Amino acid sequence: MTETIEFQAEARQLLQLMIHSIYSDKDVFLRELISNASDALDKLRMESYRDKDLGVDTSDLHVELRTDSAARTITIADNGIGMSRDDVVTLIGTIAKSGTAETLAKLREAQASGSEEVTAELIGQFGIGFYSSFMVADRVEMTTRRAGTDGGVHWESAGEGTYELSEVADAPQGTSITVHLKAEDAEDNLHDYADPAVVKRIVKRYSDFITWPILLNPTADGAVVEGAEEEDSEQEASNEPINSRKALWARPRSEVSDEEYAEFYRHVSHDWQEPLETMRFTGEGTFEYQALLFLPAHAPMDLYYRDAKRGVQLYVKRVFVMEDCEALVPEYLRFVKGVVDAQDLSLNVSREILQQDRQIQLIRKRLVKRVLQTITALRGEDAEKYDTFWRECGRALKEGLLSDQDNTQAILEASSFASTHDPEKLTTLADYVARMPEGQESIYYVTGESRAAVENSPHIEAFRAKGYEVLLLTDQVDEVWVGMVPSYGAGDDAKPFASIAQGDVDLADDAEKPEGFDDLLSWMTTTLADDVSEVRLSTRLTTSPACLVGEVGGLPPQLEQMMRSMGQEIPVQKRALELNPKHPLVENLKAAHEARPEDAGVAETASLLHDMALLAEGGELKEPSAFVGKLAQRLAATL
Ligand SMILES: Nc1ncnc2c1ncn2[C@@H]1O[C@H](COP(=O)(O)OP(=O)(O)OP(=O)(O)O)[C@@H](O)[C@H]1O
Repeated sequence: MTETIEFQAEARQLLQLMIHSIYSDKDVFLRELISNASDALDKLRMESYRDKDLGVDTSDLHVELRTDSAARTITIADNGIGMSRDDVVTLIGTIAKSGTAETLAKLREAQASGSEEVTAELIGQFGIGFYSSFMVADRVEMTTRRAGTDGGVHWESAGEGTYELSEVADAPQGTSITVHLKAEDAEDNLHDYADPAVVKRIVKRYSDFITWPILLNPTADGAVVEGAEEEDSEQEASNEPINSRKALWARPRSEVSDEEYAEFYRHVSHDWQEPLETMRFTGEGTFEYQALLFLPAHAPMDLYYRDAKRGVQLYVKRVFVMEDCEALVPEYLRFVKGVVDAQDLSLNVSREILQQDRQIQLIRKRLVKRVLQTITALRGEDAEKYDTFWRECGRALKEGLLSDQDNTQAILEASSFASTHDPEKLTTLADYVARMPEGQESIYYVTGESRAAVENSPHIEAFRAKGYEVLLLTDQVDEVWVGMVPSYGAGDDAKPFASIAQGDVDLADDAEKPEGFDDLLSWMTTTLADDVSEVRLSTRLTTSPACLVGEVGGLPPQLEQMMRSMGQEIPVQKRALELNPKHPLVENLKAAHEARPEDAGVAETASLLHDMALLAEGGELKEPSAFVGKLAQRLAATL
């Protein structure tokens, strides 16, 4: 029986984009299908280790490519894990990736405006796998059987909204995908993928490092196949793999080209672009291991989603053990992609055991150090690359300030911050400290929603006037880490972080305090008791009349709001209202209060002063209409 099933809406849109793709490098469809086949073989081997009853033969795992120039097809077959009917429906018929809708919308826009560069970049970030076959096909067929089960499924689609599913009684284990090729079109970079020479060239270029044998048009008896390249004697025995199968991380560094690293990166990351930076290191002695890691050139699509994957795969003696190995990489470095190959682990080690394993813990420590060093070094070696990294992944890195106490200083060192020193360029903390004038003891910062909002916050005025630089922290994660990290630097050189919107600061040059305000302050403290903890004089204001100041270590208002919106019960945090004694409004308020202590209009002005301070820092009024009412009243009184 054949069923016709609709693709999920996102999947349908993506397929349309593939069919009409202006992505110029069509060859990559083969890389994607081989990559999937290789993953399927990895998975089968692991599953057969874990489940001794699976009862599958794993002695001859490989990928087979079969070309048929008469029928104009290429078939990519593996005898790996395969898929059940339900797997096919969910894995192939839908896309369940975080961020899909956003990326699709951008893709459609780019494609509509004919912007090839943007399209390529977005497709690259998306890492479209199986669907890329529709760049070169007018129809794709797939037969698959899940290892250890009977009965397979046949899937077929022209990519136009629906696909057909039917049962197959005698499907071989694994997956076989037959791509019915569109006509060759050299202008569109659509090559003849039914030509073995073309296929061999592509495999060499993109999939050489795949550890499983890739066979091209093999025969049951290993005889010479027509169509295989005659001049290449190695190829005459067609059952010889066409890939060299060498693990890059086991080859001497000097022998691996950048292009090979880039291809391997694409395989492990599902990214289509080049990595930003490649890292290799090894551990010798009792715990022998090799690591080959990459920094991406753009944030993985799911980087800021809850279910983001970590990108490091664990191998044991060249054998793939697991992807997304959380024991090896802390969450905040989830953008790092690559492979760690350890020598002395059991192949069927579980995720739980890995968390406890001393060798893994040591590798993880080393990996974190190495990644942080690489990022820090990048800034000096290639500022543009560093900036790209920081723009794409910096927010994730800063999450480490919340969770990785051992590396706090190294993370701060690798980070960059906006500051009042430069309207655009970010600064390092080391540079900030080097610029600190005599007398400045702390690293000052302000947190808020955007640069524009915090730059204009009243709190900043006197710091500017005094020539004290202020860090402008506008990422959500900033609100949290500043509450947890007390200082930057080590030992006697450590400089504490201090919020310009919290605590008492004394920026007055002449310690002489303005006098005669006591009455006003205690009266206002009582009048505004519902909203503020106290009213006091300020030295941090030069042009604004007033500002609100939290307690040191208190929750910043933005964070308070964020936690409330997530449903957390937070007790109301009252802040102090600081007044600028030199401001005419404050001076006049003092005089008015002295002259007419009972006047309701004076109390209204006092309350307006509080509301204005809240507005000036970008805060939200509890009752905007009450504010407008009071304001209208006061304005009317002046006319
Ligand atoms: N040859 C295969 N054997 C078994 N399962 C496969 C095979 N090809 C694809 N799949 C399954 O279908 C899923 C979707 O494949 P697809 O190529 O669309 O995306 P992907 O490889 O998971 O991710 P990406 O889009 O990042 O490349 C795979 O994750 C895998 O579970």
